[in-house]
Amino acid sequence: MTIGGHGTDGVERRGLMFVLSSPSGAGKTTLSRLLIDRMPGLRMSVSATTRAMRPGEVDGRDYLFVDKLRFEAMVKGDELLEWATVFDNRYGTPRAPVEAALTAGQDVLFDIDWQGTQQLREKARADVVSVFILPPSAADLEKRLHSRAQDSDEVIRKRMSRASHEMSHWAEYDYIVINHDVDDAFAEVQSILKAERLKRERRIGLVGFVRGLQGQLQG
Ligand SMILES: Nc1ncnc2c1ncn2[C@@H]1O[C@H](COP(=O)(O)OP(=O)(O)OP(=O)(O)O)[C@@H](O)[C@H]1O
Ligand SMILES: Nc1nc2c(ncn2[C@@H]2O[C@H](COP(=O)(O)O)[C@@H](O)[C@H]2O)c(=O)[nH]1
Repeated sequence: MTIGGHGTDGVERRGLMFVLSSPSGAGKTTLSRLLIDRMPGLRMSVSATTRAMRPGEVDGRDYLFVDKLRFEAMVKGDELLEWATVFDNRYGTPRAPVEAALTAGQDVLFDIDWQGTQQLREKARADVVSVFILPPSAADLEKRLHSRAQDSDEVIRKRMSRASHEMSHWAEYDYIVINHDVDDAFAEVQSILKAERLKRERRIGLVGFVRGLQGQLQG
């Protein structure tokens, strides 16, 4: 599924699935937007959800907003790569755009919870790179949920009460980033992606490249 494009050095490389998870409000969306803006060759996976649209969200850009019937049909039709119920709503990753991006040689960025990450890992362990984002403190997390000003106090309470459970999955992730400062956290996440892109096992063109170099040395 993930055979694809070329790195900046022209060597063919397997595409990777770059996953960010965290308790709600720790900063996944913020970091994802920066990654998409600043890292060429990275495409955002736009999830389907049954939750209501927040002010400022755009259908098709932030999520595909669907009703429960449509979501069920997507599950039954095997249209989702993974899906889960989070905060009483359904969320899932449409399969086709992810496969198309990977086949075209792009990496794909996912903002999904621990349940979805487990499902992706079961399907394609070698191609999944997962990062868990932690807030610096519980007080900061709550402040961020309020400062986003998009959820009711009741929704924020629910998200805070689920934060500890979500965080209990931190040790399943490949990398942990503590989001004190957005620029620092972004630099760390960016470094992880850059290093993972250079991993030998993903760079399937290296054998041919090295053979070519050896040929030049012998010839
Ligand atoms: N390092 C930071 N310092 C201060 N505020 C931050 C930081 N990172 C993110 N924020 C702010 O915190 C709020 C929540 O961030 P964001 O929406 O990115 O979280 P999230 O993890 O995607 O949440 P959810 O899981 O609910 O979608 C936003 O208002 C964002 O601007
Ligand atoms: N397993 C999945 N989880 C997803 C997906 N899309 C988003 N999410 C997670 O849901 C919560 C809540 O998101 P919000 O936008 O309502 O704040 C958050 O943890 C997301 O990471 C998905 O496709 N699959």
